[in-house]
Amino acid sequence: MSNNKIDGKQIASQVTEKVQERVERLKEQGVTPGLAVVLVGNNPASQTYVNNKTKTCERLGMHSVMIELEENITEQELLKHVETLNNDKKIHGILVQLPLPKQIDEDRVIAAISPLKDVDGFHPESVGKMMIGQPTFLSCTPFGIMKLLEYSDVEIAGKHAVIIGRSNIVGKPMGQLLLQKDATVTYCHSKTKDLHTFTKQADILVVATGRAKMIDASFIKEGAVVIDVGINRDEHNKLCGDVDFASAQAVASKITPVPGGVGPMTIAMLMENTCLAAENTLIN
Ligand SMILES: Nc1nc(=O)c2c([nH]1)NC[C@@H]1CN(c3ccc(C(=O)N[C@@H](CCC(=O)O)C(=O)O)cc3)C=[N+]21
Repeated sequence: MSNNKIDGKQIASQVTEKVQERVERLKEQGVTPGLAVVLVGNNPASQTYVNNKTKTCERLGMHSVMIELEENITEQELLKHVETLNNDKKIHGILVQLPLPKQIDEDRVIAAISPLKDVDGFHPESVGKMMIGQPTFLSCTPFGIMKLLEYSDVEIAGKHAVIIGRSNIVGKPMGQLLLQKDATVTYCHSKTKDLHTFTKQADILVVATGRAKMIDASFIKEGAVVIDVGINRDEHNKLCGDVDFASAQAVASKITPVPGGVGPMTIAMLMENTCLAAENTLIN
């Protein structure tokens, strides 16, 4: 199979085109959706993602501000910045780039973001609403993967979805969103024994292990849909996923590449969430 690659970049641009129309309608009503991205320290990888986010904002006609803070900032100072953004009428969405330096309690910072501006969908209120199927901001990566599956005509109901990874920002919400679409969901993780037994049963396999090229064809059932959430650098310092693409592509019916798969969708959903946050200010 050669044309079984899911083009995340292509689908992301279809999503952002729709967002752009919504931005125009909002502007007609005097509201320009605004996103604030807070970046602590100077992790070069983080810087790239953050630049991508602000560039996309500008392209869609949205307002964006980037707040860059010193690596050694105190938690209290960071919380003050969050509070200022919570009260800023021009800002509809707040994203504090994770991970944060050790001296800062991430949970406390996430909880300090107004749930009305929680475009990452990481606030406990957003997570709780997502769990019980109430409308809320959905975590951008799992939300983006649901869109990828939808645009790629992947059937979910009754399928066995296996997720490798149980982080709060990817694995756990991913399972919930798939469950809401009537998948049978299995979570695997670093302590799972005999991982192959589970992955070989997957109709949809979502890989978020954080280990470069860990999942090859031997883990994959013939015809499975494979979604690679990983972002790693290989031995040549080239971007690669948690899936060994060349190996997996031969058995998968559909598969996302890295780059050009899940990453661009994450950004597209962040734009959609920011747009939604701005629309909500007109309704309430
Ligand atoms: N509060 C918070 N929210 C996040 O959403 C968040 C975060 N913290 N911390 C870091 C991760 C990572 N992340 C990515 C987003 C886009 C790409 C992306 O666009 N990737 C491109 C390639 C980019 C490149 O060339 O480096 C692609 O896969 O094609 C990657 C990674 C969001 N994250």
